[in-house]
Amino acid sequence: MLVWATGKAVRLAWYYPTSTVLGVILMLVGIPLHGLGGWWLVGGLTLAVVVVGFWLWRRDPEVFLTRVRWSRTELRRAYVYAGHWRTVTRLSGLSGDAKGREYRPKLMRTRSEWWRDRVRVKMIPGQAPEQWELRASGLAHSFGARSCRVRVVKPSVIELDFVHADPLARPLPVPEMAAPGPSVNLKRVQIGRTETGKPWTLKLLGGQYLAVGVQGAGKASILWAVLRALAPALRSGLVRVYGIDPKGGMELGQAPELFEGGPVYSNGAEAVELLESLANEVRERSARFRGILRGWSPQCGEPFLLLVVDELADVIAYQTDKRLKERATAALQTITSQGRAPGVAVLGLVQDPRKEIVPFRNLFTTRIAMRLDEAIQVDMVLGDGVRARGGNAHEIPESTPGVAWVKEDGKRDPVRARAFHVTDTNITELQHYVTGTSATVFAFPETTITNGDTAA
Ligand SMILES: Nc1ncnc2c1ncn2[C@@H]1O[C@H](COP(=O)(O)OP(=O)(O)OP(=O)(O)O)[C@@H](O)[C@H]1O
Repeated sequence: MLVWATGKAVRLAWYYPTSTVLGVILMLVGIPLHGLGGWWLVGGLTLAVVVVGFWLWRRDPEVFLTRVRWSRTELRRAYVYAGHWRTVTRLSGLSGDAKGREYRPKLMRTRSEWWRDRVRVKMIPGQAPEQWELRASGLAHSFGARSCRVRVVKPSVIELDFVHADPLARPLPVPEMAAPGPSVNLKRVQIGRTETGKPWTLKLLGGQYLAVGVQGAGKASILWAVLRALAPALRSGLVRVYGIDPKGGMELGQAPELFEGGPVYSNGAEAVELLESLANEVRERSARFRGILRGWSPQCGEPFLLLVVDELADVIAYQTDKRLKERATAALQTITSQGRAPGVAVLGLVQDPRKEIVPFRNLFTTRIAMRLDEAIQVDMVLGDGVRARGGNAHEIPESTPGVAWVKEDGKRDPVRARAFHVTDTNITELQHYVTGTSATVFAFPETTITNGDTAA
C-alpha cells in the first residue's frame, strides 16, 4: 500500500508540480499556526489568490493565460483530460484487452497554450498513429476542441494537438522593409508567420513552389510577400525576377518595374519564349557550373533567378494552341526539375490543382494549399494522408485570406501559416525602394461636398 501510495504521490507531483508546491507551502504555513487560526489564514490567502487571478483574467484573458500557463495546463489536465481519458479511449476503440488484462494508452505530459492543448500519449503495443488519425474528429468532440491533430514524437509516443482558437485569425501587417545593403538569406525568406508564432520562411534557394487556392484565397499575398522580403536583393541585383500574368496584368501590372523586361501579360508565344529562355539558362548554367561549383551561391557572380507565374493553368492547360502548350509544359518541367543547383526557382499560383491542369505537381518541392473547395483537392496539393495529419485546407474560412497549409517534401507534418497582408501602398513602396526612386504615398484627399456629405 505504501509503495502504491508513494508511486501515486510522485506521479501526481510530476504532472501537477505547481499545485503540489503551492499545497505544500500552504500546509507548512497552516500547520505551525494551527492554534492561532492558521487555517483561516491559509483559506484567506487562497481566496485572495483566486480573486486576483479572476480579476486579471477578466482584464485580459490572453495575457493572463500566457503568463500563468502552468495553471491552465494543470487545470485542464485535471478537468478535461485525466477525468475522461479512460472512458474516451475505451469508447473510441483505442484501448484493448489481451490475456484478461486491459491495455490503455497512457496520458503523459500535457501543455496548454491559449489556443491549443498539447497532449502526449504513449500508445499501447501494436497501435499505429494512423489509428489515432482516424479517430481525431471523435477525440476533438469528446474533449471539447475544434479539431485534433496527431503528431509522431518518437516510436510509440504521439502528441495530440487539441485546437480551441485560431491564432491566425487577424491579418498580419508586413514588417518594415530592410535597409538597402545587407544581403537576403535565400534559404530563409520570411513571408508570414506560422500558427505557433514562428516566422513562415521559404527556402527559395533549392526549392520550387506551388500555391493553390480558390479565388480570393490570398494567393497574391504570397507573391508580394516574397518580393517584399527579397527587396534588398532585387535592388542590388542579386536576385532577378521574371513574371508571367496571363490575367492581363491585373496582379503583376501593379509593379511592372520589379520584373526583368517587364511582366508578360499573355499566355501566348511571348510567355513561352520567356519560359524557354529560362529553361536554356538552367541548362547553360548547369554546364558552366559543372566541375567548378556544386550549386548557386551569392559569390558565383550570377544572379539568382525567380520566375513568378500568376495563374499557371492559363499557360500550361487553358492554352488552345497545342504546340505552345507543349512547349510551355516542357520548359517549366525543365526549370522545376533542374533549376535547384543553377539557382533558378519557380513560384506558380493556380486555382485548380487537378492533374490535367498541373500534371507535374510533384516537381514542386513545397506545395501550399490555401482555401480550397473540396477535400479531394487538398489531397491533390498536399499529398495522400496529409489531411489526416491536420492539413484541412478545405476548412480554411473565407474570412482568413492568406492562411495556408504548407507541405515540404521530406517533412511528415504540414504546417499552418498566414502570409503577410501586402496592401497596394506596400506594393508602391516596394517598387520605389527597388527602383531607387523616392515617392511619398499620399492618402486619397477628402473632398467636402456642398450639401455637407464627405466623399473620398
Ligand atoms: N494575407 C492576407 N491577409 C489578409 N487579407 C488578405 C491576405 N491576402 C489577401 N487578402 C485579402 O483577400 C482578398 C483576396 O485576395 P487575393 O486577390 O490575393 O486573392 P487571390 O487568391 O490572388 O485571388 P484571385 O485568384 O482572384 O487572384 C483581397 O481583398 C485581399 O486584400
